[in-house]
Amino acid sequence: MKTKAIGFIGGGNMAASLITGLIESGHSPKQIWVSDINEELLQSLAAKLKINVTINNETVINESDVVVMAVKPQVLRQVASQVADAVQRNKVLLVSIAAGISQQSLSQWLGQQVPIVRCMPNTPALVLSGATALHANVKVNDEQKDLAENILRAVGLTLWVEQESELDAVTAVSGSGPAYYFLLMEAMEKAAQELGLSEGTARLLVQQTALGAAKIALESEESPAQLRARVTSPGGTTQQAIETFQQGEFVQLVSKAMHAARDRSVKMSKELGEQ
Ligand SMILES: NC(=O)C1=CN([C@@H]2O[C@H](COP(=O)(O)OP(=O)(O)OC[C@H]3O[C@@H](n4cnc5c(N)ncnc54)[C@H](OP(=O)(O)O)[C@@H]3O)[C@@H](O)[C@H]2O)C=CC1
Ligand SMILES: O=C(O)[C@@H]1CCC=N1
Repeated sequence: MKTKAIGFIGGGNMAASLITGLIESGHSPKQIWVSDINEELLQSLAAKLKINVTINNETVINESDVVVMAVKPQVLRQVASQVADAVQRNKVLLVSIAAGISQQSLSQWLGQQVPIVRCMPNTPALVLSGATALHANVKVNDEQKDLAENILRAVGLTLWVEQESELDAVTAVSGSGPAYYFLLMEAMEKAAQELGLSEGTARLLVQQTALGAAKIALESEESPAQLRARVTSPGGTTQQAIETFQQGEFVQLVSKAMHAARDRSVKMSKELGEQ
C-alpha cells in the first residue's frame, strides 16, 4: 500500500481526517495528492501535512493509483462528470465517501467500466479510531478491494457490507454517529456547569467519562445494558437519571433520529442521483 499514490478530490473535513490518519500510520505525504477549489485551504494542508496540492482535479487523477472523492454529495455529479475521461484514461480505482450517492449514479457519471468502491467513513479517522463500511461494484477486483480497504484500515476499523443499501443505515450509525456523542457531551457539559462546576472541570470530566465508557464497552464481554446496570445502584443516583431519560422517551428519540438520518441518505440518492 505504501508505494501507491493516493489522491483526494475535495480537501475538507473528511479528507483532512483521512490524510492525517494515513500519515500518522506511516503513509508517505509525498504519495498523497489533494485538489480543492479553495486555494487557501490547499496551502494550509500543504504547510501542515507536507502533501502535494493542486487546484486541478485532473492532476490528482493523473498522479494517483486510487482517488478518493471527498466533495459534498451536492457537487459530486458535476465533479465526477468533469473528471470521467481522466478516470477512464488513467484506469484509477475510484473510492467515494459521499453520503447518499449510489453506485449506479457514480457509474453513470464516471463510466460503466470504472471500478468503484463506495464507503462510509467517519471523522474519528483523524485519531486512527475511524469506522468505515465499504461496498464494491462488480468492476472492482480483489487487489483493488484490498487497496481500498488498506487505505481505510490505516485509520481505523473496516468492514464490507453485502448490500449497498446497508450503507444508508451505516451512515445513520457510524457516519453521523460521532455527532450524536458530541451532542450528549455538549448537553452534559452544560448541565455540569448548571450544577456548579467550572467550564474546565465539566469538560475534563465529560471527556474522560466518554473515553472510559467507550473503552469499557469495547473491552468488556458484557452488553451496554449490562454495563449500565453495573453503574445503576438500586435507589441510587444513576437510577434517578435513567428514569428521567426514560420519561423523556430517550430510546425512542434516538431511534427516531437515526431513522431520519437513514431516510435522508435514501432521499439524497434520489434527489442527487438518477435525475
Ligand atoms: N464530515 C463527515 O463526518 C463525513 C462526511 N462524509 C462525506 O464526505 C464528503 C465530504 O464531506 P466534508 O469533508 O464534511 O465536506 P467539506 O465541505 O468539509 O469538504 C469538501 C471540500 O470540497 C471542496 N470542493 C467543492 N467543490 C469542489 C470541486 N469542484 N473540486 C474540488 N473540490 C471542491 C469544498 O470547497 P468549498 O467548501 O469551498 O465548497 C470543500 O473544501 C461528503 O460527501 C460527505 O457526505 C462521509 C462520512 C463522514
Ligand atoms: O452529515 C452528513 O451528511 C455527513 C455524512 C455522515 C456524516 N456527515
